[in-house]
Amino acid sequence: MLVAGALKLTSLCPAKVNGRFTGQIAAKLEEANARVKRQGGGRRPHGGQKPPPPPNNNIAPPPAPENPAPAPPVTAAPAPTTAPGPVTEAPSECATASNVYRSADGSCNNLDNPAWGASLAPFRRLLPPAYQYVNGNNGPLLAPLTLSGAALPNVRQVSATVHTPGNRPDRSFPVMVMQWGQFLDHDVTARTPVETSGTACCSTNLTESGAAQHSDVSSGGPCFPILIGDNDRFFNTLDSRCLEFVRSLRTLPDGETEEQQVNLLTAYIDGSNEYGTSVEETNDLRGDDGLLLEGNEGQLPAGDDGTCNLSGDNDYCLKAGDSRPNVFPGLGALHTVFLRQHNKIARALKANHTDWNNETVFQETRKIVGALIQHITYTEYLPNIVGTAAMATYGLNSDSSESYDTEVDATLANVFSAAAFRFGHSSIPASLQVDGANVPIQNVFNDPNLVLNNLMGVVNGLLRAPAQEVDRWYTVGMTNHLFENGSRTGTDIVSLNIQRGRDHGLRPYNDWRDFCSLDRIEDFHQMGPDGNVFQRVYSTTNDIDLYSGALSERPVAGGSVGETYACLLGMQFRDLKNGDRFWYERTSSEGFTAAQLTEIKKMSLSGVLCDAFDDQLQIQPKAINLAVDDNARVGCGLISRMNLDAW
Ligand code: HEM
Ligand SMILES: [Ca+2]
Repeated sequence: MLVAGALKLTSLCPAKVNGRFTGQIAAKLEEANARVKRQGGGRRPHGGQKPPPPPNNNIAPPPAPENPAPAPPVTAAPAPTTAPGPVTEAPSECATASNVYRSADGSCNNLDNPAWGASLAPFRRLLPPAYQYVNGNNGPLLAPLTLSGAALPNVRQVSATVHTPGNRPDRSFPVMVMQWGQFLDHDVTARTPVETSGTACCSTNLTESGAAQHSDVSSGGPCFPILIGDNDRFFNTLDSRCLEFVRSLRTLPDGETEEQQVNLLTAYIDGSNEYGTSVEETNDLRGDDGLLLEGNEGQLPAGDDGTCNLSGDNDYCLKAGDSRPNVFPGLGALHTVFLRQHNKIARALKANHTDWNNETVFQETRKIVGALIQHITYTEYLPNIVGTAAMATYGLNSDSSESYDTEVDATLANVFSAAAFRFGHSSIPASLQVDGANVPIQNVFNDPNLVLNNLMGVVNGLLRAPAQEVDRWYTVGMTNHLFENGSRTGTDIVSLNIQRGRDHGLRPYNDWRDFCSLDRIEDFHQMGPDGNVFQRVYSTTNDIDLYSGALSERPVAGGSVGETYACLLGMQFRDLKNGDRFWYERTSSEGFTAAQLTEIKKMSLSGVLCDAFDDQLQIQPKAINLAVDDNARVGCGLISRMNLDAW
């Protein structure tokens, strides 16, 4: 069913909502969408006052002094981030909130602030946005904040100059590290674009020369397409010289003066990618006896997200709790593996407790699966991403004491979704290894064929082939051929990411370094050998887009990302832990008994994978690391598992 005709996804956004949202969610989205349209795409800041006169070209004011930078990322933990402003919904809503199970949409996790981290909550701002107020609208950031005149460099030009093709296989991590990142990402964040009434943004034959911006940019409309220069080495033959881009939906949170983009998902790491983010969605995925519905045996059920392309006669499009399981086979594979984990646990619990009804079996299982995703994320994934120092600084290591703090708002930060957690796009390899063959990634986007027909081949490839290093180099599969369906019909993930940052008004790289108490980059040479390529596109270091600048930093010790992303990711994962009333290590009634927690901690991603394939794998114990040295592959018999008799 279409969402009351109000939200229609166009082009390439993976967060398809057609046919997905009903009831309250649809109504809220419709309201936000209608408001953006009514206001010509944006609402003035500061309670409807006209924005302050433009210091140069209508630019948003610099960070307000009341937003102090946190302490340095690796020396002292910044204070927990608490959301300003009033409580958005009456706490009485939470009168019946469970202290055993999470709600479907994440509401009432925080009993004082029920909307924190819930589906459809606006993202949080760690720094004020830098919109460009074109005609009073929250226009995207177009010009430097520090200089008058010149526009920011075209994002495709930044992509083609800075994020050139490169093949730098990682020496520590298999593709699984990338795949876990995307799976986790789809548990915590998805934005939605503004409706465009079905008209493609690139239909007006735009070129980069002259006053080249789509007319929506000054009128505050949804289109903000990416223009392609004549000298582009790949897309220069396109008629319209333009890549589709629709701005994200914005809403004005109660009591605030700046519009924010909206997160469709529950911020909490709660398995919403398996279970959906509303009761309706969850019910749609459920079967009898606490089970999740399967399509073919042991496979995800069928559902059309509107983007999937079928290549096999008996194939069907996959459905999961998040709308994007078809995007990449490795992702569909992890969704399937966790579907199997759910059903395996549910069957075991039902066998042990024949008196439990469907609801109890389902919720107990969901609770365990959410805990497994948290456990794998914090013990196996994050240390390899943010490094040992940030793990300690932000309190991300396993805890024996209670870390829950009702003052901590787990709602995702805008900068996390629109830039920082997109670092993973750099680790995507040029091809997916399946049964020894290398399949170019552009051949498998949006096609569930491999998931449905060779799940084990996909998983073995994720475990064995190296990921790419997180750095400024990209595979052309992502920068020229993303979602390609015919010659030169694809798009560029880097251009999308940088343009998205500007769409959301994210401040430039140096402001975020400041925020993280890191030195500003005053001179391109401070960026080491990479400084040259940045200098070719940016006139000053203060203009550098966060996405690009932070990606090219040297990785922190033991991690994959540089110091700026280690700070921004560390802070978010701290809040996702300390602000989650259902954090799996809690000793209160929201958590598990000591015996149950001991069992959960015996599990690992390799354990979940072994379960999914009836122990028919040769697998390294640490599935997110390559099988080298003390992590050599073993039979599943040697991989520890939990014992559900503790329930
Ligand atoms: C083959 C793998 C992947 C593909 C094809 C893919 C594709 C995309 C696309 C097309 C977008 C939307 C861009 C936009 O219009 O703003 C996106 C967003 C995003 N991606 Fe990926 N991605 C992949 C893997 C990853 C990985 C490994 C991570 C993290 C480790 C990641 C994190 C994100 C995040 C955080 C967003 C923003 C989500 C939102 O809030 O809407 N992605 N991705
Ligand atoms: Ca979630």
